[in-house]
Amino acid sequence: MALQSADDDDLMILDDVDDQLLIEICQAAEQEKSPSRQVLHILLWVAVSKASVSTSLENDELIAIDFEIAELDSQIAHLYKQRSKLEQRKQELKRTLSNALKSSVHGFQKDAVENWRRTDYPWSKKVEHVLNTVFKLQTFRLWQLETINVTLFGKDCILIMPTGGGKSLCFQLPAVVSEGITICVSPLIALVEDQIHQLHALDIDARAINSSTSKTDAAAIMNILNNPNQNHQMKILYVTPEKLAKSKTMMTKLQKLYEMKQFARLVIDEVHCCSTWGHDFRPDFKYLNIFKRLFPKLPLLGLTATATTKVIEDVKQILNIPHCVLFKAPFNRKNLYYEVWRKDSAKDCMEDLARVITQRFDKQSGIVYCLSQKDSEDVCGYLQSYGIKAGCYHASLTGRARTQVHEKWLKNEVHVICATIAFGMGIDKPDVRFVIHHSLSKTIENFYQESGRAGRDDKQSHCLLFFKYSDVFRLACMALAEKSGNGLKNLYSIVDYCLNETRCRRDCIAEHFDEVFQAGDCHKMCDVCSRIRKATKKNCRSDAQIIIDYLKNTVTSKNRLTALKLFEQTTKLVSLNREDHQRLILRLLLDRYIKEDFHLTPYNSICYLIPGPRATRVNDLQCEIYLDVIETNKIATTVVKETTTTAEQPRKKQNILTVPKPKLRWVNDDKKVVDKPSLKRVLEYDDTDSDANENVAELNGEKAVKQHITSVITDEFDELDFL
Ligand SMILES: Nc1ncnc2c1ncn2[C@@H]1O[C@H](COP(=O)(O)OP(=O)(O)OP(=O)(O)O)[C@@H](O)[C@H]1O
Repeated sequence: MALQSADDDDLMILDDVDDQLLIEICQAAEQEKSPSRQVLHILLWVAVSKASVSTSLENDELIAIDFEIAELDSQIAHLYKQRSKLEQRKQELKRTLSNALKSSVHGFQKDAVENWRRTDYPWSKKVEHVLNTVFKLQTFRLWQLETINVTLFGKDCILIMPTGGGKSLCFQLPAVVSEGITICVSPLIALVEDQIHQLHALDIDARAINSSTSKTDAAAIMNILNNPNQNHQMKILYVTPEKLAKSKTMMTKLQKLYEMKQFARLVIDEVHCCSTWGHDFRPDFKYLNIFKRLFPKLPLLGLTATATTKVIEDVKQILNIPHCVLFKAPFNRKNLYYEVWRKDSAKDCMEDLARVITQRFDKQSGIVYCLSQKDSEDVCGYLQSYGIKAGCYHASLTGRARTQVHEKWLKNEVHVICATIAFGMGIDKPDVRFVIHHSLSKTIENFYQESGRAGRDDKQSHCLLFFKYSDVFRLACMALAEKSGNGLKNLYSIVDYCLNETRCRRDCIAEHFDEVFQAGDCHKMCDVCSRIRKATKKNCRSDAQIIIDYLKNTVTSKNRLTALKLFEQTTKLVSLNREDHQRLILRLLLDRYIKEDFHLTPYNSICYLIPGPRATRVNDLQCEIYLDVIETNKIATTVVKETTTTAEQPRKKQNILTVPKPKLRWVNDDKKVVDKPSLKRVLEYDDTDSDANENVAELNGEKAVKQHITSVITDEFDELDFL
């Protein structure tokens, strides 16, 4: 570019004006006291042209970046598509592998299995005799004989059998048949007491050593362990993992027992607790890894009701039993009807709960599992106000109160037990017609185990889960402090199970346990399979974008959003109904478009929501975010026949509404009238009234945050029962 000077006698070429030239011009201007018009002109021109050059450079760069971002976005979209294809393929492969595994059990291992089924072992006659005369049973159930033979043979074994399948017999019978003492590691004192009680009734000498054992009893047990060859009858000694982990004396005694060939076998109940991948990892179980090293010839027998393939592989490695024999009973309980009811508020849930019990399960035996002790008391009170014979059970009640309510329930004087998870292990009532989860379980394993307490008599029974948005965040705060570090992952698996409306519930459970299940085999025994109007998958990308944009624009370091606030504040912006709106937020959370932002203080922990790592993806029109949607909530209410399964019934509002309003009579088990404020509290109980409550796990004391959370979990879940 050329510039004519003001005097028309000087021509400057400015195309290549660079900083150096500019400096020189400035210096020239400085030397002249009053710079000539020409110099000033040039300076001005250079400045303007420099500025415009630099602006256009930035503009260019901005455009280039935009292009680059767009390109990256499309690459990311492509990668996500590829990822979802791979996910699909992964599922297919998992199924194929699982099928192969199944056929290997029934093919390659078939001979081995047949072998373990034999009844001509040296011990077989005695086994049969003890079964009939001591245990007063006629035949073995699936995998019982095989497990007994394996352990009597001296091999290591893991048995996975659904709750109520009959695992106890698999070690109690060999304990009676074998010489020496069987040590059974069990984390649950209440269950151990129950088993000892039952064994004493069968005239089998079983004892326990744990924190509640008296000094005299402990001394007597130690004496037997000191002199194992002396005449004694003790066949089974129950110990807690902590006892083994912490007591050197105990280990020395076991060493002696082993050397004298009086250590019959080590049984590990709830063996999945060894693995951090399990739903219930307990650090003291890890200590059990030394047993195989210290006592290489000692047969190990691990028992569990629920464990995925990954957990079992981990357990084998931890316990040093890579070649153990594995028996796995099918997870499927054909007589159980699984269903999920979506609930908006706790109040709603209470009402429907009372109504469904009076309408469907009048005077029948059942369990309502609640998240906290307070919830179990509230629910119990509410049911009682409906005239339902309900009792409450949780770890803070006295042992006497618990036994009382349990016994009344066994005698059908109390129909419904409203309980925390403290109630369950060792519960052996055959005619439990329903198990209702008033709140979400922590994991699919827990849900499966708890709901599995229904229908032990093989008659049709119901497993109903109330799914509430707020429960997810209540549990998320607790899951955060799980020792295994897998708490949130496990929680989200069950949330996924609840969000599902298009796939057979059994199929979902089967996949979780790495089993293959043909949905047709469900025989309409879940709400999804029996639903007349099927749910469809709806792409909710635009609503997802609205929610995520709202989060992006609203969340700052000072302004945070809880899940409830996000829901409330976006209600008018999205096109979905309340339930689906909440479910979409959860879907986005599970798929990491949104993520949690936990804030821990010494007194509480709050789960806020913020955009997740995949948040920008919703801007891509190609992005697909699917939600299972049922078109109307009033589905098929008029079509369901009395004989059909009950999947549609929760939505029979008109039916439910015909039930009379609850009488406001409120008595607890001791016939004590509960104070009015608490009655009022329960009647007004609604999880929309405080978003803090929704997410806050109340803590006490001033210890470190983690410890506090752990203590909350201990309180909330009554893990005190686990010793
Ligand atoms: N072979 C059998 N024949 C008949 N009844 C049996 C047999 N084996 C076990 N049972 C009964 O089945 C019931 C459940 O057994 P058990 O308590 O051992 O189950 P479990 O698998 O340990 O369940 P959980 O996981 O809930 O503890 C008991 O009442 C037991 O007496």
